Amino acid sequence: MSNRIGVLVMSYGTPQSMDDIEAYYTHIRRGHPPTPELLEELRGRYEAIVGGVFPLRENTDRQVASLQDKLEQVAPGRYVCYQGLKHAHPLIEEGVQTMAADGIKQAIGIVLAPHYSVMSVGSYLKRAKEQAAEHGIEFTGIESYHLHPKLLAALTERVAGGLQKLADTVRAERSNAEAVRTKVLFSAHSLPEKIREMNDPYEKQLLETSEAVAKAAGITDWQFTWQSAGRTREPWLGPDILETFRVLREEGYEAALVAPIGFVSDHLEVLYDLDIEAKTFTAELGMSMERIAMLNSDPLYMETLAESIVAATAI
Ligand SMILES: CC1=C(CCC(=O)O)c2cc3nc(cc4[nH]c(cc5[nH]c(cc1n2)c(C)c5CCC(=O)O)c(CCC(=O)O)c4C)C(CCC(=O)O)=C3C
Ligand SMILES: [Fe+2]
Repeated sequence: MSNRIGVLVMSYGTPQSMDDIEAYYTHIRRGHPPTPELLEELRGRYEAIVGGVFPLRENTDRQVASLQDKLEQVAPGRYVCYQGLKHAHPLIEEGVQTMAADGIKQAIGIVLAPHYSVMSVGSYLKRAKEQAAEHGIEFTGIESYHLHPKLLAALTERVAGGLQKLADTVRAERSNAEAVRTKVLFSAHSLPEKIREMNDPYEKQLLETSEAVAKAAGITDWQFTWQSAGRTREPWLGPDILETFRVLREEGYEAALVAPIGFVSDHLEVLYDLDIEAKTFTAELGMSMERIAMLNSDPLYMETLAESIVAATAI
């Protein structure tokens, strides 16, 4: 029996190795193996971004370790962190089992994604809650922290830094640097359109974060767009970021800063979908493009998580 509070830190998960991609993809597809074409396509994207360890694995490991350090500073000896991944080991259920084996009786769950959707955070929390119940662990889940002042401060800092980087790029790439029209694009992972019928808060929360960061950074010319839609036949939320770039170019924009606020780590959707795919696309359109640095283990992000946990477990 332990008096410490277990903190289940949840993230999407990424393959352990190139050989593990098929099993990982099969898990995402709820047990249905991908076609050889889909598998090759995903393998190709990982090959373009992975040099040794898969970046999301390294980043999640570091985030969990940094959060543990932060919690030790705030409340020494009170919390102990466990990792639980949606589609890779240690799975969410395995994280809860380890807690149970350590004698944890009370746990709090938090997801390394600031915005709630029943299809994202909701499904992480559901799995954690069910497993905790099986082990007699009292479990509370944190649904979102998309307007936490420290999260907003960390993102605002990054948008300011990103605009400077973009200005350097524009000066290097174009002779009319002073006259270039620039758009700030906030983005997040698309979801199937059917979430709209479920009254899901995902879109509203993403717009709230975008608006708050734009305001704090003093940006008036911005918009929100989706990215990384799934490869299924059902309709996904749009417009997709590539379509948005095309329209912006038609409207006379020559530069864009992408702020993928729905993600917190360097991983596939950022390192491939934005840095390779979107970058190639904007270059072909003749637009200058940069993206903000991801939060990863940023101290303000770690404080956001720690403060959300402390508030949710106040005595
Ligand atoms: C909302 C959301 C987030 C953000 C919130 C959160 O973080 O939870 C997110 C993050 C991520 N998604 C990731 C990877 C993938 N997601 C896929 C597929 C899907 N994502 C979905 C949703 C989301 N995904 C959905 C509805 C599907 C369709 C299948 C299904 O209904 O579940 C596929 C299959 C192939 C493809 O479609 O591309 C892959 C490989 C990685 C890891 C990257 C890495 O390894 O570096 C991360 C962080
Ligand atoms: Fe995904």
